[in-house]
Amino acid sequence: MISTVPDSGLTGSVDIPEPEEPKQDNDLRSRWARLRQSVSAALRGLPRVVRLSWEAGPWLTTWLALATVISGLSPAATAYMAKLLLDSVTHAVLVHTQHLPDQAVLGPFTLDTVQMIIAVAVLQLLLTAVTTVMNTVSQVSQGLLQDRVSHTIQLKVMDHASKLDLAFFEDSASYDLLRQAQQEAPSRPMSMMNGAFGLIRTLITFSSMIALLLTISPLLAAVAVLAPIPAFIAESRYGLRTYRFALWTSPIRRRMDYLGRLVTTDEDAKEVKLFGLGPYFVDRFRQLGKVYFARQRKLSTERTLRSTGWGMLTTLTGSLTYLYIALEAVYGRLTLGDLLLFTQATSSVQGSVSALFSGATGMYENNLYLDNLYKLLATEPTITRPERPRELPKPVRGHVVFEHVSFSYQGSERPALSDVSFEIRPGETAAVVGRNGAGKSTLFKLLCRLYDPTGGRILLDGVDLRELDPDDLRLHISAMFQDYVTYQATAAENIGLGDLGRVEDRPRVESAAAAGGADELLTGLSRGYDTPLGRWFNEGANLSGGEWQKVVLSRAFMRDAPLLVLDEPTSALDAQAEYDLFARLRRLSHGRTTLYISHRFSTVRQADRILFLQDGQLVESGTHAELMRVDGQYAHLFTLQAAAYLDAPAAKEA
Ligand SMILES: Nc1ncnc2c1ncn2[C@@H]1O[C@H](COP(=O)(O)OP(=O)(O)OP(=O)(O)O)[C@@H](O)[C@H]1O
Repeated sequence: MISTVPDSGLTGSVDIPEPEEPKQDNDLRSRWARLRQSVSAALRGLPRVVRLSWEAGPWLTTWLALATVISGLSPAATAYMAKLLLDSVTHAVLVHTQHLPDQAVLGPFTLDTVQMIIAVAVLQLLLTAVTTVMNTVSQVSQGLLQDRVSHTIQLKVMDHASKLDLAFFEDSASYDLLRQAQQEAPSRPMSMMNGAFGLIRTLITFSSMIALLLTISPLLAAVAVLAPIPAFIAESRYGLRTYRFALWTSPIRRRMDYLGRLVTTDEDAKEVKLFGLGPYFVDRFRQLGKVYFARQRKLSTERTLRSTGWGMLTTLTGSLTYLYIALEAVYGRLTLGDLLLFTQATSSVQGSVSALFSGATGMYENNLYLDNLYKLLATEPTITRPERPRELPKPVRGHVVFEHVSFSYQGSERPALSDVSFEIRPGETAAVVGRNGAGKSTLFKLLCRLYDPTGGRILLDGVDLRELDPDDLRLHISAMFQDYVTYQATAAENIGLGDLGRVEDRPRVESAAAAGGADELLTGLSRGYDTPLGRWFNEGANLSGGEWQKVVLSRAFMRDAPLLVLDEPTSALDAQAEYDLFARLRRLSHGRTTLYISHRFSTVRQADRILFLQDGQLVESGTHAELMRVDGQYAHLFTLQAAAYLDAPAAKEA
């Protein structure tokens, strides 16, 4: 759907034009065709909900199905029992006033009239008892199943999402798909279960009632089906409009949610306070809310007025047919019981028609959700294990070769890397430098095989990365990304997660912390390595940006990987901590190939090899001394930074 909210909703008009009603014929036949369409779409959705429900709990589903069938049949059975009772009473009155033979027939049995009344009353009692029990069974199993279905869906989504490529998460359309599946998973199953089983129940009630009426009088059956037509017209018009309204307002609601988040979460609170944005955001929220509620009010008023009008018409039709039936009874063509049965049947059929509509509309909506869910589950990762993966020669030495590697992000015209070739020999330390957006992080992501190159190939110890099992490859790489994760967990866990198998190996965690420079910091915390970091689950410690970076660096040292990849590992560290880290890195990088990105030339110059990227191309490569001699881009940037410290003329020029 095209968003009608201009821009972000943070500025500009909040008054969104009403969505255009799609042109459609409103004669009865077109309505009927539309009804058939939405009912068949809803029916198509039923098996999927039932399948999910079966997966979540086969026994509960069986009980629910049984209860649904029985409670679907119960209105017809109850009406029939009421008719039987009334007819038996009328018959008994007749027998006693006119002294006729005291006999009545109930199925294969011949009883006297009082026995007959008692038998019917007992049957009625049994029926009510069964219906009550089944209603309870239905409610309980539905309640239990909802949570399980929700859990099953969440599990499916999480399991699948954990296997998808990074590209999937970075694509906004697919990300929306995932977010929707995730967000709606807790609430949607409830309406799916209610909708699906309610629809089945209504269908059973509707058909059993019609069948019952047919046995008495086909004419009555026809009248009962025709009487709710006005209600049908009103519902068919507004059911879908309500759905469209929900769709149309979703961009407004999303923006309202966003505004709500901006003023209620700790992440954004600092800036919002400093720039005094709170009242402004609250006001935008209020304005968007006003538009939303005005539209909603208009729709519901219109709907209520119209459906009351059509409802009156339905009542009138009902009263006229009732009068006709009453007269038929007076002339003895129908019994009093038939009259009662008809009254109950018409109101039940009418109720069923309305329920069918709302059920079909609800299912239509649920179907859209399910479509998205299944679309998400059908998304296949592209970076997968080859059929016959090659093994890396043991021991893995960390020899990295890029051969004419090019890469473009999906939907982006400009390549992020083009024709990049270089070699890093085992044990070497390489620094990747370049201006913002030059392609440095992209190069790292390709090396970790989070993406595949669009051209050329990347070799590790002579093997093309695409021939390896990605999981096996990643076991040999330890990395720290620019946007690293700060887990809501203890300090030890935050480090240990770098090597899941050894997360509880405390000596190992401590030596990784020493390598990352976090040991002193962590032993100083109130509960040492067991101090929770972050405040989601426990009262934990709040670390500064640089302190977090040390913890995350330590995580990268958990793994004894031959390849270490660090994307701006020192961006938040103070000068002393940075110096210490590189001193340690020289020690620690023995026998392991290290690649790091840095904008600080003081650290870059220490690397064995420097790769200078510009607009996705490798323009210079060599040692610091070599590149300074070349006096190219690297030398220019280096001098610029150095001059800034020394207050030399180059800084003034810049
Ligand atoms: N997920 C993405 N989807 C589309 N384009 C991207 C994506 N990530 C990066 N880019 C683009 O690719 C180019 C290279 O980005 P990259 O992150 O590799 O740069 P960088 O050299 O690491 O920059 P910085 O120094 O700012 O971290 C940039 O033009 C960027 O806009």
